[in-house]
Amino acid sequence: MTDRPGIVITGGSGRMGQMLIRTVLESDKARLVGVVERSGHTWVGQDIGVAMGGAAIGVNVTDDALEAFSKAQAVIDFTAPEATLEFAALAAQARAVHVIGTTGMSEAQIAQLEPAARHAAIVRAGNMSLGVNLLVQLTKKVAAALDEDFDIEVIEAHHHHKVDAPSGTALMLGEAAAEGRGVTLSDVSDSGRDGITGARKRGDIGFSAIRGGDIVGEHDVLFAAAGERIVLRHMATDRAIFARGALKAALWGQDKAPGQYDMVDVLGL
Ligand SMILES: NC(=O)C1=CN([C@@H]2O[C@H](COP(=O)(O)OP(=O)(O)OC[C@H]3O[C@@H](n4cnc5c(N)ncnc54)[C@H](OP(=O)(O)O)[C@@H]3O)[C@@H](O)[C@H]2O)C=CC1
Ligand SMILES: O=C(O)C1=N[C@H](C(=O)O)C[C@H](O)C1
Repeated sequence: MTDRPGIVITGGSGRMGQMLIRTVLESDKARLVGVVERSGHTWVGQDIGVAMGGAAIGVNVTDDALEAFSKAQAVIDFTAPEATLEFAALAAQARAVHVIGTTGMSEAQIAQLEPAARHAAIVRAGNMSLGVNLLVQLTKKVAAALDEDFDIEVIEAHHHHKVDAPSGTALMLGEAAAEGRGVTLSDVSDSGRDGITGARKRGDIGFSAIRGGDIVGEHDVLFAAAGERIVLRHMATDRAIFARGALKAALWGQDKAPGQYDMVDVLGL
């Protein structure tokens, strides 16, 4: 027997899924007890080590999420919004900590996590890295120190496979800027400018998205005024930073009461 928490990874064949599997396998604080993929995926039934091109490790990929979750203490889930909602209900049923890295969830979808959070701890963040979560704190501080003479723009760049915009991180940074300024983001958010948009509205928080190649994730928060600019920047060059943060969240969540948490809670920022 071991007291290392057992972890299940959902979306195991994905970019983050594979990174998470490697991170858990390399850790001496957790064990990989399951990998979930959707029904019909070619990896279902295969040993995950073999599916990833290596030696067998004795964990088969399954499409039965509830069965996998019932053997685990935590589920790490970087998939897609509809899948994450299903996994939240199942993780709650299994009383497993649910770490959610999935982005692109609507406000209505986020609200649907609440029933699950009554039964198990959920840790959700659009970015699980230490660096970005520090940048969120810095953004809040800088926005609080400056007035609306400084236009705030969040600029993000990601690989060409990314399906959602603005990125989850950009939204975290926008929320932090709005909070620092004492406004509600939805009242001042301006994204997707195209055509004759009119002049920029004072006090708006703008979002721009670049998609190309294999960019892992880059975020700038620009504070632009007459005669000067401040730029706060984070550049991710390796998805391991997100996986390490997610594993930290899964371990942190082990003794936490049911409820919703984020990486600021996990990192104590
Ligand atoms: N919070 C953070 O720190 C980070 C968050 N992310 C977010 O993580 C998510 C995944 O990113 P990434 O790994 O690049 O994406 P991928 O497309 O590479 O992987 C997504 C995985 O989820 C699976 N999946 C998608 N929909 C479903 C479904 N309905 N049911 C079951 N499985 C499903 C996919 O399976 P299939 O191939 O069969 O569709 C695939 O295995 C995104 O939302 C991204 O923004 C990414 C990096 C960091
Ligand atoms: O899809 C990605 O790749 C990433 N998604 C997250 C986001 O939407 O901010 C985090 C990171 O930037 C990579």
